[in-house]
Amino acid sequence: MIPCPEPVTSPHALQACWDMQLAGVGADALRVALECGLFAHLAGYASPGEVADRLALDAAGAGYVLELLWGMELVERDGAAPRYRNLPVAARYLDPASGQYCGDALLFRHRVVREVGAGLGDRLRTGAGRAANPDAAAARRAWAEAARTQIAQEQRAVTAEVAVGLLAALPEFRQATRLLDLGGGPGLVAIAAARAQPDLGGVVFEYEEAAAVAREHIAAAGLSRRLSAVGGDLATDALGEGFDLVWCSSVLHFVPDIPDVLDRVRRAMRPGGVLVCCHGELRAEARDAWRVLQYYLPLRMQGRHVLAEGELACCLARAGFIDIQRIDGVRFPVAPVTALIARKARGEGE
Ligand SMILES: C[S@@+](CC[C@H](N)C(=O)[O-])C[C@H]1O[C@@H](n2cnc3c(N)ncnc32)[C@H](O)[C@@H]1O
Repeated sequence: MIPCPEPVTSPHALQACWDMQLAGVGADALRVALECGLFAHLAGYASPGEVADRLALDAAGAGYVLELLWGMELVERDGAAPRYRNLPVAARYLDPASGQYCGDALLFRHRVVREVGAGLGDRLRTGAGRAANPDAAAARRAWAEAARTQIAQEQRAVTAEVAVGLLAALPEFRQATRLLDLGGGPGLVAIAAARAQPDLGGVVFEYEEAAAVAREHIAAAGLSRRLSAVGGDLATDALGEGFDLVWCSSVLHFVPDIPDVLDRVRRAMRPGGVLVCCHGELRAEARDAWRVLQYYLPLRMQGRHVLAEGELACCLARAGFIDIQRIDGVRFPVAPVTALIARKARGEGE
């Protein structure tokens, strides 16, 4: 008899590798469910046959996909001839009727991850990566499109709430009157902050194409008297002045010279002002680094900056910020980020 050193119910050392292959099946089940609008038909219990009838699908196929979604704990199941309905996470984020629908953002992520995965072999063998878009005007239009759909959905579902949580915890928040949301996309972070603090106004600084999207959101929120959106290139253009709060999330990856931007941000702030930066960092421990390594692979393959743990804090200190605090593992779209909270010295002139 061959001795078995481990209990037969303990997982094999290869199980983590098998799990990674299987995760792709779940990602595809979610993709087809979103593409079909399946979750819109699961507000109440429905059988696979009923769902298939409503969406003109194959009933057996619908049954398999619903089973997968049940296994992913997105829907719940009832009865021996099973019927399914959305669990709260699906009702909130995957049903298009929800104000926090994130389906387009998830489909966008799915496409990018698959494209990058497919190109990884070429990158390894020939060094040929997907270049960052060389057409600057097309890149700005793509950001505006993202601001309209994917970034807006993720800000509604995740970012705005987290940002307000971080900003409102600052002792300076209640007295703040001028916020700069740097590279703020559709502006829903600035809008949420202004709703949380009635004396707060400010600026969403964005490429003009995305700033136009932010303007629409600001007007729809009825906040045009307190908030504006300014179009420009934050790598080269003046950022304004007199800000006592600056929010900067997932933006510094895209600027060519981070120290220069930080220097200009500090100059745009009032003495005693607070900068909150949220970015994915390449953490030192494998367990902490893993999601960030996967999520930021496309950016890194385009030659964008994804800084190592602690690097951005050093840049902030070198740019003259003081009192720098870090919060790791802040929940954010797709992968957690590190929040760095830094202040402009009170004694420093404006
Ligand atoms: C990944 S998105 C992050 C959006 C938002 N801060 C958030 O966390 O939801 C990056 C944003 O930075 C903006 N951006 C990147 N480079 C920029 C630049 N040089 N000037 C102005 N905006 C820029 C993009 O248009 C885009 O909206």
